[in-house]
Amino acid sequence: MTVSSAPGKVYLFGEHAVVYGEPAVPCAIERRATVSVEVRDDSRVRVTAPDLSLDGFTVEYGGDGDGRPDVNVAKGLVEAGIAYVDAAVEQARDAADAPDAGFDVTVESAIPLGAGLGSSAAVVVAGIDAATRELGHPLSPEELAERAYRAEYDVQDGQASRADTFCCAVGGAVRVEGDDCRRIDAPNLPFVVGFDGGAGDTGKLVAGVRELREEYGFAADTVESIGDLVRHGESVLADADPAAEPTDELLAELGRLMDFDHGLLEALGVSSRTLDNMVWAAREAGAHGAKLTGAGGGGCIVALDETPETETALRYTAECQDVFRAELAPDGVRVEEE
Ligand SMILES: Nc1ncnc2c1ncn2[C@@H]1O[C@H](COP(=O)(O)OP(=O)(O)O)[C@@H](O)[C@H]1O
Ligand SMILES: C[C@@](O)(CCOP(=O)(O)O)CC(=O)O
Ligand SMILES: [Mg+2]
Repeated sequence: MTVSSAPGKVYLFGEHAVVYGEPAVPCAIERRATVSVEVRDDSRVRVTAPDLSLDGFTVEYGGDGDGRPDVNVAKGLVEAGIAYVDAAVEQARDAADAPDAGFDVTVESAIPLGAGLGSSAAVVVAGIDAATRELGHPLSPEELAERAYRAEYDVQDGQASRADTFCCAVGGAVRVEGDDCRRIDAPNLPFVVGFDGGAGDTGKLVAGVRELREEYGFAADTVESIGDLVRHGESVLADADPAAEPTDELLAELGRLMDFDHGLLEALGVSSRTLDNMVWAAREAGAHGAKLTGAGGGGCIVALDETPETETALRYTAECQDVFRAELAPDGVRVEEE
């Protein structure tokens, strides 16, 4: 059996616009998905995913059956739930040139699903890593990132960037622009995450932005403005000392950019009342800045605050179900057991 883990992420800025070739800066966080894979002696795939909101089900599919999971819930729900694990298995088989390989897969994750913290990328990266190692064909973090990107691209109907998958494969803070992906030096920023207990559908939200952008020149300009904002943010980060505690000036400037980014994302229709309420609670508590993270629609916000004020305020905010500090994760994908 091989067990691999990979971190979730928050976006400092740049989500959505990154899908259209603008730069983005996601940061890996210390909340991980762990995937255990054991090769079977037939070509079936058995997936155990207790965190899926289908009440902890176990499915078995592939091989001689009709190819569909044998589980007693609506087909659409199952397909949405297993799509990423399925895509990871296909990528691993392809990478190892073992199209008939079967696996027992168990997914356990501390990253809420569909909440903008990149649970899909973490599951796909850790899954491909564990499965390819099991097949004796380990991949480099960069190869893994590329395979995981292809998996997300397929599941999201051709609407995905490399940002989540690269960040979670290599860890730390990264910048992604098209197929140019690299790690960057960044100080340890005081991220606070608020979670409304809900989720957004990444594919649908991305499709909504795409339609707006095609219909209105000013929506296309909004996407470009996010890119300009990210470029400005990168120059601010480049001037900071990554080894030192972040200065007040740095936090104030990054926070202002986060606020601005949230406004632009809101204009693109991907925020929600609960996300907005959490953003405002954080700002009123004195956070340097706050924004939604990831696809939006529901899920998480990220704020910058080195004091306990934002955490306390979010704890007393009706819309907020969970709040935690998110430390930057220096490690990307990691083998836990081989
Ligand atoms: N713990 C898990 N077990 C099984 N599948 C998971 C798990 N976490 C995430 N996934 C997969 O990722 C999907 C959520 O990804 P997505 O909508 O992109 O949201 P996000 O990446 O923001 O969390 C789930 O529907 C599921 O297919
Ligand atoms: C909206 C987007 O920029 C980020 C999606 O992040 P998440 O899956 O919501 O964690 C889509 C993408 O980059 O593929
Ligand atoms: Mg995702």
